[in-house]
Amino acid sequence: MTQPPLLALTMGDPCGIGPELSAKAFHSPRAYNGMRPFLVGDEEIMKKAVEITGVPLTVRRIDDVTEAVFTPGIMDLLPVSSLTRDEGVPGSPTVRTGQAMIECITRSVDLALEGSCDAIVTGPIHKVAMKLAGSEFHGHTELIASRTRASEYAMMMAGDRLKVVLVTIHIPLRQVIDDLTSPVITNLISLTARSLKERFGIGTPRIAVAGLNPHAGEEGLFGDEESRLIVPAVSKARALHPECTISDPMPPDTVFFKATEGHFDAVVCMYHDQGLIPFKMVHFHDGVNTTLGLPIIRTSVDHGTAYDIAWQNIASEGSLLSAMEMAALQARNRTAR
Ligand SMILES: NC(=O)C1=CN([C@@H]2O[C@H](COP(=O)(O)OP(=O)(O)OC[C@H]3O[C@@H](n4cnc5c(N)ncnc54)[C@H](O)[C@@H]3O)[C@@H](O)[C@H]2O)C=CC1
Ligand SMILES: NCC(=O)COP(=O)(O)O
Repeated sequence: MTQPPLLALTMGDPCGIGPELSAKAFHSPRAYNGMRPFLVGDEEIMKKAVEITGVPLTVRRIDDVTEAVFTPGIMDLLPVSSLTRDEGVPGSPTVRTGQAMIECITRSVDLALEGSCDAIVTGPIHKVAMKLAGSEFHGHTELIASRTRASEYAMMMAGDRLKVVLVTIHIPLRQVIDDLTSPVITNLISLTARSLKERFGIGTPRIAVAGLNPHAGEEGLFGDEESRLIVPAVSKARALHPECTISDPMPPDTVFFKATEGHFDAVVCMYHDQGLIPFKMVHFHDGVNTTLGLPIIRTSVDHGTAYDIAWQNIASEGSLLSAMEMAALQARNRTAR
């Protein structure tokens, strides 16, 4: 790769903090340090976001990525919708704002698939707004996996100190145990191993696998999912990846602490909040959500739309900047292979 990676950022839900975070991120000196970002979004919404943040930024409309100038002080914007500046009311999504945010995602995915950008970085969207706009998908992960025809994919939340990968994602807690099977866990560990090598440049990954039950079942006293499902899954994953260190199911109350101390490169978690609670305790302001297993590179903020503080210019752009930097890193690692 001779040029810095080309990143398509999506503005996110116009009723949330995405537009103002994009404006602040484009203004940051980090934005053009080793990457070339442009925004896929709505022109009027982004002009309003620049106004309310007060950043000295010109929104420059482009009709094709080749027209982007990637210059500090300028936000190259590929428009995909025609909202008015009165739309995007904090916390009040409409069919039109929902459709606009979905169009940003599908357009940027298509650009990545056709090779017009190296990675996409998605701004936060609200799942109720997705539904309101008629989408069959809960969030980015499922929508992007479908559009890229990825058969095996996973949500990783990544930071310098802790990376967690989720076996199950957005399902009711009572469904988790039904969905956990040995093959599903093996595949997830295997995808984690491959991704740590290919996307993060870790040659010999050390993967911790969290148990499901208190104390990882305590030899069957508190549940048998560890011995019945997770131990056999770990054995198969070890056979597939002899280059990796893969732990037995570990007590969930201590595995994250050990990972933050540097003993593991990633923790495989059985359900959403098992991984996201410790992750956000450590990385709320600089954590990144990235989807493993896609044919394209996709990162995102680790937080949501924050409707409660949207359009007030108080939200932190730290996670978005980290997501941009991690997208660029993954793009460089992929090219280096
Ligand atoms: N990457 C994405 O698109 C993500 C989307 N979501 C979705 O976002 C919607 C809202 O989710 P919530 O559970 O309310 O979580 P949230 O992250 O939007 O908000 C939780 C709390 O954190 C605060 N917060 C969030 N981001 C912040 C920032 N950058 N700076 C300062 N404070 C911040 C909010 O003000 C709120 O008090 C849901 O539909 C959820 O599924 C959630 C996580 C990631
Ligand atoms: N908990 C993370 C989250 O909800 C983000 O989902 P997605 O939009 O990245 O699929």
